[in-house]
Amino acid sequence: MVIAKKFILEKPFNGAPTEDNFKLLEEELDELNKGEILVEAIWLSVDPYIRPYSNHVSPGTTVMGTQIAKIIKSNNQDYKFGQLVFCSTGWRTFSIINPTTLEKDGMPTFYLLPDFGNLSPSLGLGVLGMPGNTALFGFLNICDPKPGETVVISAAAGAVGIHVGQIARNLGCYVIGFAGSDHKVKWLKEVLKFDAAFNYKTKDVNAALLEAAPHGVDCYFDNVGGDFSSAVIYRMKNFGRVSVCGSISSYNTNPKNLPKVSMLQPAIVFKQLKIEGFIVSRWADKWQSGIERNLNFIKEGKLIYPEYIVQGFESLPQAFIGMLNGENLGKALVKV
Ligand SMILES: NC(=O)C1=CN([C@@H]2O[C@H](COP(=O)(O)OP(=O)(O)OC[C@H]3O[C@@H](n4cnc5c(N)ncnc54)[C@H](OP(=O)(O)O)[C@@H]3O)[C@@H](O)[C@H]2O)C=CC1
Ligand SMILES: CCCCCCCCC/C=C/C=O
Repeated sequence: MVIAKKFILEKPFNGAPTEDNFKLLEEELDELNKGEILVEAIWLSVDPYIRPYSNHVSPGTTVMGTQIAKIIKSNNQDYKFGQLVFCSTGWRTFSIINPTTLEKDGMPTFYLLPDFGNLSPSLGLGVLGMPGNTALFGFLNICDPKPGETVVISAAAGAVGIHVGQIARNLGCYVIGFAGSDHKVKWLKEVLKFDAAFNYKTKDVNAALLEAAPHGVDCYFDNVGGDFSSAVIYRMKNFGRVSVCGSISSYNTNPKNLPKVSMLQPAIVFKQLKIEGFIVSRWADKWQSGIERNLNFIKEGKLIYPEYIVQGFESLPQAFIGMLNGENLGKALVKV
């Protein structure tokens, strides 16, 4: 008999998540039916999307999320004991999956983990998974950066931001990052060799850009939204491109009561800007090739991928809350 631990959403989020929003339960799992496999979580991902997407989830539901898990029992000839999988089974230790009946459209929710060689399988939740594909496709396809161009990245010391910054550096762009602590700013400059980096909590964004990009910004990879992003957009050059990846500054706010920000139309019209939002599932058909490209960048020494690891399944709420508060430098993960 297998007993799974799982976190449910005990009560809806109202503002910033707290530990009271979550409840840890145990659940006895059934025997496997034909075609099913039993997997045991090894690594779980805590991602910003969990906060806004959970606005539409009923209390009592297992908290959404992805994990790297090991097949520990299989009633499906295509899947063997010991293989590692990526799956979207939520915050739980053991899960039963029938790979053949899963939805095939949209965001990939289950696959055998590709061979990462001697790299950690945890990378399948970060640089070699959804955040990695977000950075790769979302930056290159929407910002269309050229060597020598000036690129600004917000939440630049997080999973996606670190990756976008390195792609931009490798292309020969002039890279400016914004992050929420002096430690992160120092790291972006000293380790990633960003041309400039600022702590958005202590430095006015307009002043920072006048200093670091006096001639304006060509590409903005926007992870945060809000007035911060309006300020960047007013510093764009003519024909600048903005990839709107996230809006984390608004995730803890009730969607019916979002903050008012400076209107953008004058900048968009007179600077002839392109501003495009995206959800990474739009590149679902290129998922595995994105992973391969990012793996090659790592092998070529062109991409580093720090991880911020919190130990223990029971720490998931704390890790999630910490990530939203900016405790992580790199991909935020929980190791069971
Ligand atoms: N469109 C898509 O398909 C996808 C979008 N995303 C989005 O990309 C963004 C980054 O995600 P990811 O790399 O996984 O997460 P990160 O690893 O960047 O972690 C989130 C970071 O956001 C920063 N942050 C939190 N609150 C604020 C705020 N109010 N203003 C500015 N920064 C804030 C914190 O860093 P700091 O210390 O700098 O404040 C924190 O570390 C998110 O907006 C996410 O929703 C991610 C994946 C797919
Ligand atoms: C339960 C798994 C669902 C996976 C959803 C992933 C959403 C990624 C898009 C993110 C948007 C903003 O962060």
